[in-house]
Amino acid sequence: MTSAAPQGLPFLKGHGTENDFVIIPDPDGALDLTPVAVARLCDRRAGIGGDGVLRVVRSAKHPEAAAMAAEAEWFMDYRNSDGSIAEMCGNGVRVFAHYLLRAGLTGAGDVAVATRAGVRRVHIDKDGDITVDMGRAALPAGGVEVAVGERSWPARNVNMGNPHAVAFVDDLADAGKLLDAPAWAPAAAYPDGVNVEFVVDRGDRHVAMRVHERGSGETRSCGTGACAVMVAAARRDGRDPAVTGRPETYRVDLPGGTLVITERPDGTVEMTGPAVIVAEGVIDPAWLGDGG
Ligand SMILES: N[C@@H](CCC[C@H](N)C(=O)O)C(=O)O
Repeated sequence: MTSAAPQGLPFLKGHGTENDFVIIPDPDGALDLTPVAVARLCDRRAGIGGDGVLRVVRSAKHPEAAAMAAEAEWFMDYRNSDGSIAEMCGNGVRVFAHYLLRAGLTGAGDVAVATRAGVRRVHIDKDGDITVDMGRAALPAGGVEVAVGERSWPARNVNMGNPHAVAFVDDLADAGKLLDAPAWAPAAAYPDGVNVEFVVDRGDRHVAMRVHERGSGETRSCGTGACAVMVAAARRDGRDPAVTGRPETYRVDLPGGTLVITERPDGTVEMTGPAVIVAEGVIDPAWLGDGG
């Protein structure tokens, strides 16, 4: 007896320090991936489950990426699990590069990936770790504050292509269960919402964090968040590579693993961490509905 080849929409499932993604290869940009379809894919009970979706599209085939096509053949169309769009995803870009290598769409070594925050250069090590040039952190002036329930903390506004508020706390448990998005003030600091990081010290150039992500809730890791935390911690510690001419490296522990973040004297921030692909299969287009 022979079984017919499965029909449907190909997908893979992967994670970077347990920030997990549904990967949808769509080289020609043929899919109309609606917010409802993204939320359905990311549903952990009724769907595949994930903190977000990484759609793999040829830059030339996507209106938001066509201008980057000469520099980066592939565009990471990142979506949060609630279906919203984000500019950038640090763990996602490592998993995306890992997928390109596995699919034979790039060779080992260096690959450029187009994102809504611009082109990111990625290096895939022989040992499997992936290093990404995450660009420069922007540190908008003016204090911000974040709050969970009755508690509030001063925070540092850091933009890594996407918005972050970094709060240093006494204990990671102080942020509670983080079932809802933390409040922030002033409202105008983050007109499109914000990712909020809670940080404690673990040692010299060593911190640990939790994150509540815009559009995804509390996740086990956030790459852009870890970069924002590193820069906020370095400035708090009186370290600025642009002033000293020396790079600074911090270890950032997250619930799902560890990322190593370096800020260089030219201001660029480099993130190193793992990327894993755990499964591959096909989605029933009838189940996905109008997103497939
Ligand atoms: N988990 C990501 C960040 C994903 C986007 C974020 N939720 C946003 O809306 O900005 C990372 O690893 O950076």
